[in-house]
Amino acid sequence: MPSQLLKTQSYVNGQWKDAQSGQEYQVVNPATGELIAKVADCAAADAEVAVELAHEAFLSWRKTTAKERSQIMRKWFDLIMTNQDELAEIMTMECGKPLAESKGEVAYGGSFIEWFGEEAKRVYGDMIPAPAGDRKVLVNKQPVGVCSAITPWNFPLAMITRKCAPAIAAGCTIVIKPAEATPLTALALCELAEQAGLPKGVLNVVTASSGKEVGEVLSTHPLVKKISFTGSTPVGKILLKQSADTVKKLSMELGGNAPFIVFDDADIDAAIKGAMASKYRNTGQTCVCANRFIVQSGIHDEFVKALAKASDELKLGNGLDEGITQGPLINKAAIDKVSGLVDDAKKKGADVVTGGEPFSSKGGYFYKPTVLTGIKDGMDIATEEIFGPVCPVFKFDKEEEAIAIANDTPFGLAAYFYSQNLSQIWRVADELEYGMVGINEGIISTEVAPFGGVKESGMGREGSKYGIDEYIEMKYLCMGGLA
Ligand SMILES: NC(=O)C1=CN([C@@H]2O[C@H](COP(=O)(O)OP(=O)(O)OC[C@H]3O[C@@H](n4cnc5c(N)ncnc54)[C@H](OP(=O)(O)O)[C@@H]3O)[C@@H](O)[C@H]2O)C=CC1
Ligand SMILES: O=C(O)CCCC(=O)O
Repeated sequence: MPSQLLKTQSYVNGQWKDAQSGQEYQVVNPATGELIAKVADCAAADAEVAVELAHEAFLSWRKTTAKERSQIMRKWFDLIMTNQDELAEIMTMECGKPLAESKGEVAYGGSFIEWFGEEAKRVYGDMIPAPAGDRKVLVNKQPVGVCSAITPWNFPLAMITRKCAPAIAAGCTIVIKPAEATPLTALALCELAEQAGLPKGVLNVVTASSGKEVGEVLSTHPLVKKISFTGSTPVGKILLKQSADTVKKLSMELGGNAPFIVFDDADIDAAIKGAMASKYRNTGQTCVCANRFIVQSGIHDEFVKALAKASDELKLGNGLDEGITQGPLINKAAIDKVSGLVDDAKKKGADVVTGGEPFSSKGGYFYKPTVLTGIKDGMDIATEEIFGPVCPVFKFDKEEEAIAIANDTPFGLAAYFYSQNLSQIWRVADELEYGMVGINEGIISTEVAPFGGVKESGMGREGSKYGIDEYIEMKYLCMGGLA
């Protein structure tokens, strides 16, 4: 186990702290079931202290110049990239993704710090033509204050930096509760922030074995002005309700149910490449993973055959081992959920083209890459977010049918389609009720583009030139009597 970055206490106000209760909880490797570390198991009182200290830090951090913040963030990004291998190893051990994917996530996560460090210098105000000659009308931009973030285990670094980088760049301070399963990457990030010179109290991480108690403080405390969450829609709805009494600003990046439509005239090799990348990234455990394959009848059989062949070529195992392309699912509950969805589909008439069952491995939570055909309404897998390596395939004849199936969900995060017909491309792109659409492309995530969903997939956008606005308040100044 790498040691320099391995921290097990919470990081609050620049100090490594045990939980006030002295409690710890265990972090295990999902590929082996082995204990990796014991970390501070914080509760409400720890979170309250963190928020208060983040508020104290805010009073001076908000007065720093954009250039000062930017320079620290640049150093932080550089340190992340210098420590890419060590961070990736920690990440793979706690969340299971193959080492190459973890290295990719370190670079992806780091890119938000680089990007928003640069964007800090471009938070321009505005001068508006006044409605009367004796007035000046201006817009000033100010940081919102103390922010909180609650993040998931599937991207233990990038989901944190996508929130804390714009917050810190804007002049806010932040208290983060990482997922129970993946606190170590979050804490390693704090160590590097400290090395980069980030002042105490600007970035705080409170670790806990249960989101509920700490989450309640982070979504109700009056000093917290903004909460940003990535995770399941049910928890997002709890946080929306809890934050209502103090009217916080909100960013919610919730569940998805991404359609992946393949039209008859698609380039099939490109569609398979995109399908594999989208579906099997992090073993199907992303909110933007293709969740439903919707394939036109003329190309259906050829697509299914090629998808099953490519799925069979994946190599399952411990993400630290050479050549592994599919890691484990995060825990036993995830295996049970995926097995339940596949078994329900089988019972209701779906055909298993490949996979269809867990992969037995000592101590690890593995599921075989699976392709199912004959998916119909009434099967749970037709409507639920799978979060696992399963490709359910629907067949359709007409374009309108594909769009109706794709939009028939309360979710609206990412959608994908493959077509070489330009008119069809514009038509379908317009009709899909999603915040992000991949057209002949299966991987759409980048720090330069606005990431986020519509409908019950959430609100707000992360990354891009728009992402920093979520951490800024506009103040309108009306200056009169100037004649
Ligand atoms: N949109 C996305 O990217 C994600 C979607 N999901 C979806 O959610 C399903 C369940 O995954 P799961 O990890 O349980 O997702 P959750 O939404 O439960 O967890 C996400 C984060 O929320 C915290 N949390 C949980 N309950 C509360 C609460 N009552 N108040 C405040 N914070 C809370 C968790 O803490 P803790 O870990 O300590 O419980 C974690 O930090 C997945 O199968 C998938 O479908 C999951 C993760 C990411
Ligand atoms: O699954 C998530 O929680 C976010 C998707 C990761 C990304 O592509 O940015």
